[in-house]
Amino acid sequence: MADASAPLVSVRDLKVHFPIHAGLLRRRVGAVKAVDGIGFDIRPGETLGLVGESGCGKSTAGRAVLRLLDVTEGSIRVEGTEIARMPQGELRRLRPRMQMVFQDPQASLDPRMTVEAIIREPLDEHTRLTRAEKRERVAELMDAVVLNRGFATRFPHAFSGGQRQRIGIARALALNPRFVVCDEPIAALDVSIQAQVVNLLEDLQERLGLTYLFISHDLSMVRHIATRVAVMYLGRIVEMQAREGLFAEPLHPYTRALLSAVNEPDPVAARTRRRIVLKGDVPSPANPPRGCNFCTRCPDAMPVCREVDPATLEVGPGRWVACHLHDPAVMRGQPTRPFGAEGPTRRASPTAYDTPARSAT
Ligand SMILES: Nc1ncnc2c1ncn2[C@@H]1O[C@H](COP(=O)(O)OP(=O)(O)OP(=O)(O)O)[C@@H](O)[C@H]1O
Repeated sequence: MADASAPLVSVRDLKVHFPIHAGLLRRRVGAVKAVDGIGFDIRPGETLGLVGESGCGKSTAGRAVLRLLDVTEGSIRVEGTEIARMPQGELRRLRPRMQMVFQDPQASLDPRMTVEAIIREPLDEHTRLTRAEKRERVAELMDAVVLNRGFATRFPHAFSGGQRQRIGIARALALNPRFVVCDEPIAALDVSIQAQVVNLLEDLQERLGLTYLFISHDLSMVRHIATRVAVMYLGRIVEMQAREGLFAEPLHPYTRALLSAVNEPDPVAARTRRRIVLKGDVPSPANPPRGCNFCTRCPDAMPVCREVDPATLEVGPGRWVACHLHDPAVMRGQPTRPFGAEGPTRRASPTAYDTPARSAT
């Protein structure tokens, strides 16, 4: 029998490096390390929020997990199947199980196709349903995303941004996927309708048992929707915790800086909140700093931070934060070691990696 608590998606040591070519012969002279060794699990029905500043590698990670991009290294298992190096022909068979909702509904919908044709496209490609069955399925999907069935013959330009995103969501759900990557699904929408689309995504998750990777730079939205949160900086995950732990007691200096810039709904907490302004710019992913890649901007950085082996900082099962300042062994000047069963020194959170699906509301 399938283990209900087994991860639906399991990513290990994932790297996506884009080659940089130069010169007359277009020789390879380096690489943009957009994703540089990340790992996480997502359990069925769970939402993992992936946050970080623009350019930190969130979209590249999301696309790579669905194999919309080729990966440089690492493992991606979806429902137990290794897909990291699977040929496109074989991947096609798995496409119905994993889908993506894109940031810009305007750009992701073909303006020459009617809503019905857009939502029907995956059914045409992957199923042998009859015309009537497809029409019925499209109508069901329009109901599911709360779009009037009567709009099926209209074109995308006739809709508002929020309605266009609903069309994109209906298309993503056409083949009954289990796993959906939502890449900044509300970033291009008016603030007034962002909450409606997020509520719709939550509602669909509950009704259809969906599992989400929810990519966003908006921490307040992630706080609302995610069960667990992974924070990315310069191609790496620097911290991953259950949502409550991350927002109540962020461990990594980068997470603390990001959270210090978010509006605090609790007025008492807001009064004591100290804004942390990070110095300098984000380094180039083509030339990341030596040691801990946050050390050039970290308010807590120490000389040892330049020496640490980045591989020993990798966040993954049993390790919550990629900062050796939490590791007493390093601070005593001893060799680094990953956190073991004892967890981080400041706060052991055994549920951080093992949160059961949707226990938190
Ligand atoms: N095809 C590509 N070729 C070269 N570099 C790329 C490519 N795609 C992305 N990058 C670079 O990889 C890094 C990560 O980009 P990515 O779009 O994944 O970040 P992001 O966190 O999603 O940012 P945003 O929210 O602005 O989209 C950036 O430096 C970007 O310029």
